[in-house]
Parts: sequence; C-alpha cells; structure tokens
Amino acid sequence: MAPLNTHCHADHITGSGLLRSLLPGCQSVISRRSGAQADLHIEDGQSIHFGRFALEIRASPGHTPGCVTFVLNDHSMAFTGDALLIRGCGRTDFQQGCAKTLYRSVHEKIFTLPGDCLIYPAHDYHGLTVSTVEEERTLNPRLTLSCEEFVKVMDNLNLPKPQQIDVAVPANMRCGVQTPPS
Ligand SMILES: N[C@@H](CCC(=O)N[C@@H](CSS)C(=O)NCC(=O)O)C(=O)O
Repeated sequence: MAPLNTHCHADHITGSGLLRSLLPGCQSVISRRSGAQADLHIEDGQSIHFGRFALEIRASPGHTPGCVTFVLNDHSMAFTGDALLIRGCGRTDFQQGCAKTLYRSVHEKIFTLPGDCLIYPAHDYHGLTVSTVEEERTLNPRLTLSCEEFVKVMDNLNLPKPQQIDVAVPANMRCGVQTPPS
C-alpha cells in the first residue's frame, strides 16, 4: 500500500500519515520538489510499478511547485490532482502558485496525452468525476484561453481562501512521519 500524493496541500497529505500509521509497510509518496517528508520521493519521468501496470510521473507545477500528474502507462487515464480539474484548474493564488507555469504544465504534460485518455481530478465542485483530455482541450473555459488571458483570469478569481489550508498538520498525520496516533 502506498498513498501517492499529487502535491503538498493539507487537504491531500493528511490521509497519508493516518494510513501509514495504521498499515504496516505502507509507504507515503510525494515529489521531491514538494519539499514534504515522505518515504519515497519521486521525480518527473520516473515510473511507479504495481502488478502489470505502472504510473508515469509527470511534473505539472503551477498550483504548487511540486505538483505531479500520475499517468497510467497505457495512457488510458491520468490522475491530475489539482492541476487540471473538470472544466477548471487549481487556483494559483497562494503557496507558491503560478498561473503561467500551470498553463504550460497542462498544455505540455496533460493535453499532449491521447484525446480519449480519462482525466480523474482530485476535486470537483459540480458532482462530476471524470472527463477526457479531448473534452478539456476543447471545452475547458480556462485552458482554452491564450496563456496571457489565462493569467488574467487566474489573477482575478477572487476565491475565498480554503478554511483549513493553513492549519498545521499534527506530527502523527504528516506524510511520512512515523509517530503513531496516541
Ligand atoms: N471552497 C473550498 C475550497 C475551494 C478551492 O479553493 N479549491 C481549490 C483546491 S483546494 S486548494 C482550487 O484550486 N479551486 C479552483 C477553483 O476554481 O475553484 C473550501 O473552502 O474548502
């Protein structure tokens, strides 16, 4: 068992610490670029093998500098974390987010996958669970803009800050810390 983290935000990594403390041998995984603690640090271009499958690691920074997308080795599905959401994308207004970097990541690392590749994002705020590269390449209202227009849109989202994003993660819940829950 290995919880694979797409990036280091509190709403993603806290589950890893809990799983790790409950399941012997469980190893947390996150990108080296994230700066987070974990059992295994991964980098762009590497693969994680399981059974007859493997996940390719594609660095997709922008929402955070250490974001990665996990792509199944036959390119039939991609787990995009908060980089690419269905008809949207991760915000870039805090914790080292960068709209221009996110635009490049999505276009170079995700939109270059086959059109029928399924997209599974980490969040959806409209009850949708899956999309495809072709749908997002043609219908995503943000990522179909030019890079310049995209940056303007992202700079003016004016979203309220998520309430829990700055809450310190207790030591026994961090990605890779070995302390069991008391
Ligand atoms: N209302 C929610 C948080 C909504 C939010 O900001 N989501 C993030 C991903 S979690 S950092 C995001 O990137 N959203 C993009 C968007 O366009 O909504 C809460 O307070 O929990």
